[in-house]
Amino acid sequence: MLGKNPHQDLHRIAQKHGPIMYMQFGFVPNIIVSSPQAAEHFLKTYDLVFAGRPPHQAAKYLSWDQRNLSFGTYGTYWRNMRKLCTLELLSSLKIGSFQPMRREELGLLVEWLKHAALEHVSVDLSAKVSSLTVEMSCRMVFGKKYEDKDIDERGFKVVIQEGMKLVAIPNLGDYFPFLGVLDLQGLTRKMNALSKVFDQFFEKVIDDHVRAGDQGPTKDIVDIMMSIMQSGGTDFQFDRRHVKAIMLDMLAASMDTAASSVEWILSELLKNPRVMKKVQKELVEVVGLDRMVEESDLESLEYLDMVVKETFRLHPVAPLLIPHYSLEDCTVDGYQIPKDARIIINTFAIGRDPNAWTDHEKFNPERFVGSSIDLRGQHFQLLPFGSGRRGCPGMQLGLIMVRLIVAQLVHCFDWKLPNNMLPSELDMTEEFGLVVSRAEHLMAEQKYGHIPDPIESFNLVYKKNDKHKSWIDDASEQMGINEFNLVDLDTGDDGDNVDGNENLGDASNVNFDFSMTETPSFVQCEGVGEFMTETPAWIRSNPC
Ligand code: HEM
Repeated sequence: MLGKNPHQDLHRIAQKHGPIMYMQFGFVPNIIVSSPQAAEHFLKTYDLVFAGRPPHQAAKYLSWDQRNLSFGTYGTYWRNMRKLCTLELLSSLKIGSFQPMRREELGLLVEWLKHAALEHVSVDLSAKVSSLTVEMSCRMVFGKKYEDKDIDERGFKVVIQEGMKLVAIPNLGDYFPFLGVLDLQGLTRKMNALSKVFDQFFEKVIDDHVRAGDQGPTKDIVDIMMSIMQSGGTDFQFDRRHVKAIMLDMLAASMDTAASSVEWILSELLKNPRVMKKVQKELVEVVGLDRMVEESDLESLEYLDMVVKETFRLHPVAPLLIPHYSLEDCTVDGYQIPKDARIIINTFAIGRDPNAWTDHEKFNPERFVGSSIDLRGQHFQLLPFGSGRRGCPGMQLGLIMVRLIVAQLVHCFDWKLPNNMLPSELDMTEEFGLVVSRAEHLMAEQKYGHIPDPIESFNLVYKKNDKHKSWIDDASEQMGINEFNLVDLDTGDDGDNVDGNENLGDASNVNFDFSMTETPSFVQCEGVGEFMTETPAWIRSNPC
């Protein structure tokens, strides 16, 4: 019943069986929640009842026996840890203190991309963005960059992603506890091996911090946790195991979620050049062209904000959140929910609920114009960070990282798909894990420093037959032209061009010099220096 992408399968099943479904997997009752109204019941009205996390094998092996925040069972320990993380590690002040580091790391990527642009090679954007978020997260958590080989020969990204997959894969041992010891899927063996990798590396990081002592005013997350541990000032036990569990929480939660979010936003921008141009136009207006984007600009980038929301609506990177767990029996909307049930909130389905969203399959950031819908957990039709007691405590940091990276990459470079690929050909297949990323890496070609003026409206004087209409529609979409007015002059060959081209630049309602062959193998809009081929497989922008 559930294949490689359970969030999509559950969405399909919910369309038939409704927004609150009961599914028994082995001995474990599962409640699948698939509409905004139902999500509000579980995450707001009865938030306290459903604030638990289910016990599961992965939590045991990969979170030092649920000592972290993400998988911690609801209770005094979790509440204290959550307070500590929110106040000490993820406060606005703390996040602000890492701002110069984020700027520096982003600057390094921009420099690298500038050089790559000169060589006209395609860039593996997925890999570059992922490395960037690894660097940012490592410096924030550990205070310095470690090399990939310091954790394992496979490197940070692969190791963290393996952990995310092991946590998300349905484990028979969780549903049939007596099968757990047999480890029929080999998951316990893998989790055991992985937990040793993490443990050894984090021990090394703690030792490095102990050796280095107090290094000055900017404290990384390990520094803060070490001083809490050494002060003995907590009401609860806090030793090296807790420090390691939180370290993994912070690292995994920040690098993979942010990288996948950026990957999906850039994918949608490449699929929708009109939107890309509008984002660039906003950046030119707010930031100008002679400096980098600063974090202080982000609040003024309203259209970018809409693009981020729209991408999260269609591609929530944690589509099933982290499973919640019922702490007691409860009746929700007439359904009896038993104690100890897993609660799966399907935000992928919620973002596609036709009762909540018109044209729900369409990527349309403009749907947020004049709308109060936000993504911070108050509006249950858009829940990329969850909501309530278990909602993401790193949301502010996550949003800064995501918006800053996207804004900077789109501000400095003009991007297009490689090898004349059409936007409609871009593969958007998902790869499931606790964090859903692209199955195929996102490849793109970039040009530095050219941000073409977006064209709001364009009068095309056109004299050929209707067959070309859809081709022109496609082309205008690719060029980011909002409105293409077709004016059929049918003037015949006026002999402007000996090679059969009609030069219509002198027609009164033409905005740009324009010529078209008799059978339009290409259209050249000289005014904007852009070219379209008959199958508009590529757009080549000349520097303005
Ligand atoms: C774009 C970036 C991010 C996204 C989309 C995201 C999304 C989420 C989601 C959906 C949850 C589960 C909520 C639930 O189960 O109800 C979550 C939990 C969590 N996130 Fe984030 N997150 C992001 C960034 C971060 C960052 C930067 C950090 C910290 C450095 C962080 C730390 C956590 C933690 C610790 C939890 C578990 C909270 C708990 O169980 O009490 N996240 N996040």
